[in-house]
Amino acid sequence: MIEAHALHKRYGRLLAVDDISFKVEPGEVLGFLGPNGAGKSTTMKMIAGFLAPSAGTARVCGHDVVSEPMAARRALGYLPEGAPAYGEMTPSAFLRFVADVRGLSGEHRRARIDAVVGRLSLQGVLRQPIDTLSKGFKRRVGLAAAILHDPPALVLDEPTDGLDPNQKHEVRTLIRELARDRTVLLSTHILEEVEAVCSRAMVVARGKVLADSTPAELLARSRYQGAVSLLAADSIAARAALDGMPGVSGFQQEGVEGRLYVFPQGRPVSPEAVSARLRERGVEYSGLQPERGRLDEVFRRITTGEAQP
Ligand SMILES: Nc1ncnc2c1ncn2[C@@H]1O[C@H](COP(=O)(O)OP(=O)(O)OP(=O)(O)O)[C@@H](O)[C@H]1O
Repeated sequence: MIEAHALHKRYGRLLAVDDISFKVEPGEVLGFLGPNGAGKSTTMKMIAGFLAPSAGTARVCGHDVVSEPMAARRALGYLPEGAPAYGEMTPSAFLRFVADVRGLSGEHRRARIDAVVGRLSLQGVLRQPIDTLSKGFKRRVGLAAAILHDPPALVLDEPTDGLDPNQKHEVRTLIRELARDRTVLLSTHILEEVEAVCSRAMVVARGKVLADSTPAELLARSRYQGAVSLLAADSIAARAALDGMPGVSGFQQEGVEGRLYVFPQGRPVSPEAVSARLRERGVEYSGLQPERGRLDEVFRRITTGEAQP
């Protein structure tokens, strides 16, 4: 379990983390979501014991990160932002070094190194200097180092940042696997990542928690959820046909193809009802589809303080 209670961090006059509290249970993946400078990395560094809180407490598996730092660090695997490693070392040497730092020895040390090399598919690059590896492999080496001592809790700072779509997919699959029997806190800017791997999302901005809910609950706050969109050659005619239809609150045309969004009033707009109405009025259309909501819009609204619907 990872717990933060009233965490604060001050850098001079800047309050970078302002009263953040949360609890992440085993099996949960909590996604820390927020714009640049929100205080995500600072919070993670305090949990990982790299920075002392200005006020408040953090615990990893029950161990206070300030008063029981060794026990807290033993229970935690930490992937810092950018997954820094010693670039001139090979993954093989780096993992042996981390194993020594973690106090692993003998057969257990060998078994753990073999286990993470296998799990992160590092066999092909073990003897290549880390500096010469692709970003994806560098990140895998960082993850291998983070899980080498088989910790029950993981803190991953932007684990997929800078990776190509295939590498992102691989790392997310791995995080989901790791999360089955662990507690995971990760930070990300990538909204699709929240849906792909997180069971819970916490939106932070200017050091404060602005939302804490499931990705589905966040999506439900989107004004696009329950809307219907379509392409009409004559969008003015389409709007005129749908104007005044029960359950429709408004329209918006977007994108290069000029897709028309029909927004709901209360219950979701029925695609069948829209389709029937357009046919009845002789308006041609294509690509009619229900909308599931947009996390980017919800994120923007929450973090910029725009009013909720
Ligand atoms: N060592 C430091 N000294 C002074 N200010 C700092 C220091 N580290 C971070 N900050 C400031 O604290 C604020 C929070 O930074 P932090 O790195 O925690 O944000 P973040 O949410 O992780 O951002 P990003 O998504 O860009 O990584 C920012 O305004 C940053 O400039």
